[in-house]
Amino acid sequence: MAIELRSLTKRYGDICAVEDVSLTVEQGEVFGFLGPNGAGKSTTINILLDFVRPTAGRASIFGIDPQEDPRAARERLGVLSEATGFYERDTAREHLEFAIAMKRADDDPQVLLERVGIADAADRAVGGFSKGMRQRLGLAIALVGEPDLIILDEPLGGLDPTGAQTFRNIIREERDRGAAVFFSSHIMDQVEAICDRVGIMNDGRLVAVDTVEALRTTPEVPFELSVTLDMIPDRIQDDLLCFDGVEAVSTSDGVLRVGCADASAKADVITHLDDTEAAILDVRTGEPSLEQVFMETAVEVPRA
Ligand SMILES: Nc1ncnc2c1ncn2[C@@H]1O[C@H](COP(=O)(O)OP(=O)(O)OP(=O)(O)O)[C@@H](O)[C@H]1O
Repeated sequence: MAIELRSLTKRYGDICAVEDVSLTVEQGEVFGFLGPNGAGKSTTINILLDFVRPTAGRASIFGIDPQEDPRAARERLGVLSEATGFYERDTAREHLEFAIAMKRADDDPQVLLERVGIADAADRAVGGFSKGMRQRLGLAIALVGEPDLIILDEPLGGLDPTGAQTFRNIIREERDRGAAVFFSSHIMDQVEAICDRVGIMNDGRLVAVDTVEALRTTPEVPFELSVTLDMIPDRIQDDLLCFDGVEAVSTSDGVLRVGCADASAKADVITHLDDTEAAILDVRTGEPSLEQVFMETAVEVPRA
């Protein structure tokens, strides 16, 4: 197991930044750690990095408690975090050479810089780097020594679309090499494409953990059914609104749009339409985005 969190809790005075979070991330898995600002993502990551000590519970990396043996934990890890600091006068290459020496690794700095797309700036001082270039250098540093676990705190922030694509490709390559990747984000649509599983944090609590696919099909998440008919039957809107799980009905240009609260409502709607005088020409289901799942989960879960 790459990461194990057991009933992890961190309080700052009255604020519970992380509340009773339990979670495992397996070797070779890409895990997206999602949630709005202030949800507790960075605090959880900082506990894994031993920058912050938990109030209760336990965190471990490959069975190592970072509090007990931070050095052993660090040896297995590559990290890009808010706390990744740079020496403004040193070049990108010098930063990498230092990171490689610290890890006693044998990477070629040039290869890493090429991978993250800043080889052209290898010999420039980091003081003149943009936010995106710093992110790229931070990722290159995180990749040093082929770590078994890569932890990335908001890696996609500050990147242009090409940069985000480069990061996603690298995350996939690292997973294919067998590494686990744990990364936080509050930008849902950047996460959907690359995660094996996601965990959603809200207000310090882990409110959902599953595959993106499974979260999309959670019964609570509303989705829209679009049915094209050769005619719109009389009173169909009122009829459908009587069904359990049907939340909204609208029509335009021969297409009936039905907002369903769950999957079973979908079958009821189709069966009913089939019994009317109208002929069904086409049926489409709008899959809920992870953003919708996130909003629903974040809004609906009551506070303990
Ligand atoms: N050192 C600290 N002292 C007091 N409160 C803190 C401290 N660090 C974090 N918090 C509080 O803990 C909560 C969780 O913060 P955290 O930074 O972990 O959230 P986050 O999900 O990473 O948010 P963001 O996406 O904005 O980085 C917030 O209410 C924050 O104000």
